[in-house]
Amino acid sequence: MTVAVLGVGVMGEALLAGILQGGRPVAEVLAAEKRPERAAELTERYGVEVVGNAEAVKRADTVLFVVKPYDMGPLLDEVAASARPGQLFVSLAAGITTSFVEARLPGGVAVVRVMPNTPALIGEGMAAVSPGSNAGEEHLREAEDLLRSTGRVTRVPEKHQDAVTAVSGSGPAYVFYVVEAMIEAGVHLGLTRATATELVVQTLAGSAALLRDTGEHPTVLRERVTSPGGTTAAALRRLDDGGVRAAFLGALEAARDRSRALSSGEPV
Ligand SMILES: NC(=O)C1=CN([C@@H]2O[C@H](COP(=O)(O)OP(=O)(O)OC[C@H]3O[C@@H](n4cnc5c(N)ncnc54)[C@H](OP(=O)(O)O)[C@@H]3O)[C@@H](O)[C@H]2O)C=CC1
Ligand SMILES: O=C(O)[C@@H]1CCC=N1
Repeated sequence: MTVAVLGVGVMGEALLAGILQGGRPVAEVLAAEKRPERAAELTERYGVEVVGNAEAVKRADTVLFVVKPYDMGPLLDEVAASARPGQLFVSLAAGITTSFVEARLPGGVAVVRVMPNTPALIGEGMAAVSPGSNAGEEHLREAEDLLRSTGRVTRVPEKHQDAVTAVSGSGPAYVFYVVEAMIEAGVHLGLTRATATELVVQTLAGSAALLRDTGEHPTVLRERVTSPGGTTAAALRRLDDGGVRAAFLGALEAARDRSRALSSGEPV
């Protein structure tokens, strides 16, 4: 079973590394990249064979598409003649629907859509998979097995993929944004940047572990921090005054809408 990764940027490299660390022999993995210097770097780093897109598709049983949404149309047009019935094509491109992919391929190619996120780089990713019209249980399992080497995987109906993109696909960026804001606030209060960074990063890591390991609802965990008339209540009141909760709702709606718009495959 040969797997090919087409487009080895941020997400493609996370997947490639995860697949290899998950124990798949490097002889059963191919990569395709546009720039020769990037191809050489990947071979040196992972020992993986880097070939052209069409050759990768000819030789692979499963093909992972990890290029930008607007590169999907041209790439599918480039490789369609090399595709054959029985193959599995997995798209990780935000907004690109399984019907967009299926319409550009010969019949009999199974398509699965995935929304991953960047913690996949350290095996802590969250990915959601959805089947296209020709994809069966075996295709979903194959996609899930590949993604599981980079973290957790869940199944969602494809109509929810734009919401998934808004929540977990883009989600790490919102968390880093909050981290940046808290560090800046700590510096404003007189802490050194190094101390503020250490305090915030460990507070984030500890809180995330508490959420996951206890399985407690975030409201319960927040209430445990919030003493009556205390410091946390004073801070949370200011966040509510600032409309932070409503801003998150608006932000995720904007991400969902952008994901929907990307399905046209048009550049920005
Ligand atoms: N980054 C993220 O957090 C997430 C990204 N995604 C999705 O993953 C996909 C990739 O994103 P990301 O990894 O961030 O983007 P990158 O730009 O880092 O990676 C895309 C890679 O594809 C290469 N590429 C472009 N066109 C071709 C082609 N025709 N043939 C072969 N390789 C090609 C690019 O090469 P070059 O640089 O030379 O152009 C680049 O290395 C996107 O569709 C995105 O929506 C999904 C969830 C999260
Ligand atoms: O910002 C983006 O479009 C991609 C998809 C999800 C995360 N990054």
